[in-house]
Amino acid sequence: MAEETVARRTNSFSNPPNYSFISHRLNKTLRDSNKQPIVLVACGSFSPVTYLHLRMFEMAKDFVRQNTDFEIVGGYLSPVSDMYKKPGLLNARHRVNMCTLAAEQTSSWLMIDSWEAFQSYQRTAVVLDHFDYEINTVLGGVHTQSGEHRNVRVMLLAGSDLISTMSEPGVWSHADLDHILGRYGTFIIERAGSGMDQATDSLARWRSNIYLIPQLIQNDVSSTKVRLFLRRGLSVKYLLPAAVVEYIEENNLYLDDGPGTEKDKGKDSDVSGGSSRKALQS
Ligand SMILES: Nc1ncnc2c1ncn2[C@@H]1O[C@H](COP(=O)(O)OP(=O)(O)OP(=O)(O)O)[C@@H](O)[C@H]1O
Ligand SMILES: O=C(O)c1ccc[n+]([C@@H]2O[C@H](COP(=O)([O-])O)[C@@H](O)[C@H]2O)c1
Repeated sequence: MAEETVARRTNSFSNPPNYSFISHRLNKTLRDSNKQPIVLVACGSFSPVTYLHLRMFEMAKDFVRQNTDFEIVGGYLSPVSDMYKKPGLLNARHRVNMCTLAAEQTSSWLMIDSWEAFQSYQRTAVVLDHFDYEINTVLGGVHTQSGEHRNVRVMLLAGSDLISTMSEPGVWSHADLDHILGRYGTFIIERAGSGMDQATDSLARWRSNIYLIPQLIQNDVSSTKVRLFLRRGLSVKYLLPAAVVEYIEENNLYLDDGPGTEKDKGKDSDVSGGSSRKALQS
């Protein structure tokens, strides 16, 4: 293991108050001892979480089963910290609640980790290190049916729009890209409007750790569009899990044009589905 990683592990993990790592749906026994256990981690705003976010995990599951020697033992959504300051980012408590409702009510294997949500902004490389630490160091990894220990490989699950930002100057550090793609690896879900080739051209040196998953049913639901619909009083039913729609209604979320919303940034009429990422605050 790289010394840099050890340094991160021992020095940089500060947990939010009352935090504990959730692992109730982690499969601790590998079904097939010939396979490498992996955990999928999707980092993002999830403001709000949509069926497309959840669907990414199902697509990855099918892809993994059909094309790889991996076995998925768990899947996590990791909502970003409020300090990310992206337009339309609702406070972390609501985003975590909505993701939790979505996972608990629509899935048998997805979990929400609130470690990055409830503290200062954490880079994705550090978030993946945190998962690696919790799953392999604290929980001790997983076991085969005959009791052999196996370390779990943490892998990033992302849409092609997010991965294409990895080629944009000033957004990700080279060391972090090397850490994320070299040490962990990623599954990339094709996203309408963001080409896969364009997303990965400059990441060729890590090609063997990058798995591209085509979108077989075109669907460009985005959180931006959902927020826009809500502000205009339009229905978002069947775009999000019913429990999330109810939560949004009960808490009167996404109704106003408060500071930091798309309108302020000139994005109110933008329903193209793209994300507006900038170099980050740490
Ligand atoms: N329709 C989609 N197809 C493929 N990937 C998606 C889709 N929607 C979201 N993702 C991916 O999910 C992750 C988290 O996304 P995020 O929370 O930014 O959602 P978003 O819909 O892009 O949000 P926003 O519209 O607020 O920018 C990212 O990796 C993103 O690429
Ligand atoms: O670690 C980085 O340098 C980095 C640079 C750009 C984006 N990210 C992460 O990518 C995610 C982007 O989410 P979103 O909503 O902008 O699609 C979010 O979890 C960010 O923390 C991370």
